[in-house]
Amino acid sequence: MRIDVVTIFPGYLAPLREALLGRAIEAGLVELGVHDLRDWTHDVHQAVDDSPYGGGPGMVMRPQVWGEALDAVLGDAPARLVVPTPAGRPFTQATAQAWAGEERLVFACGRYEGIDQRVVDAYAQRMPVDEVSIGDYVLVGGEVAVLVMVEAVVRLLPGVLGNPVSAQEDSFSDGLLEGPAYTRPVSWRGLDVPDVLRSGNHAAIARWRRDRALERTAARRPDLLDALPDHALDRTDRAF
Ligand SMILES: COc1cc(COC(=O)c2cn[nH]c2)cc(-c2cccnc2)c1
Repeated sequence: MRIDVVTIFPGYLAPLREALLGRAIEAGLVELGVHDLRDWTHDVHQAVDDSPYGGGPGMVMRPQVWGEALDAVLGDAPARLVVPTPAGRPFTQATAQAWAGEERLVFACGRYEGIDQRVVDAYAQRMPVDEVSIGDYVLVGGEVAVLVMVEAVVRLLPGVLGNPVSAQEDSFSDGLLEGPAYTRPVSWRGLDVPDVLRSGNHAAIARWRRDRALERTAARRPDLLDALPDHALDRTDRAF
């Protein structure tokens, strides 16, 4: 997979070259290109924004600069263009799974009040363009959202995670939140590991873990429970 990111703060994307993702890049599992939007400005001030038509607070990013940058970065190779924005469709594990199959992702990091809508509209005429949100809050720019999405996608690529099974058994893969996890010591600050986890009774352990996951999901994310298909919950599950 090739990933390109266009931003006015290339340094914000440096963490992508650290740790697990950095190793995936070194191993050639992922190619990463980070591009400074200002390289495509031609004025002495390197202006990337301008006042919004119709008035209102803040500034809007100029279409011409984005158009020259994206044309240069995209070239002729097909890609999916992703624009992180509070106004986007929710980015979920399903989105990450879907994008993990893409040959190429190009991320456009918006700042100010956003990017002139014609940039999305123009590129949507010739490629898939996704305006996506990583959550219901407003960031100053899309760079942090790109870090989140790239990590969620790249960890799913074959060869990136040490034990690939965990990508399948991810949180949300059965539609529930992960329950609590424990490791040694068996007693810590007066708190003990639940006996069932040390019982060796794998059926009981699986039941206990599912009960904890259902309990936590009902308490923290009832919306996920409501979204579960009927067949996903058996009779015992319905107690929650
Ligand atoms: C491309 O347009 C953008 C992008 C971003 C950065 O992304 C997020 O904030 C985000 C992404 N998922 N969740 C939040 C911020 C704005 C913005 C809008 C209004 C006021 N201030 C800033 C516009």
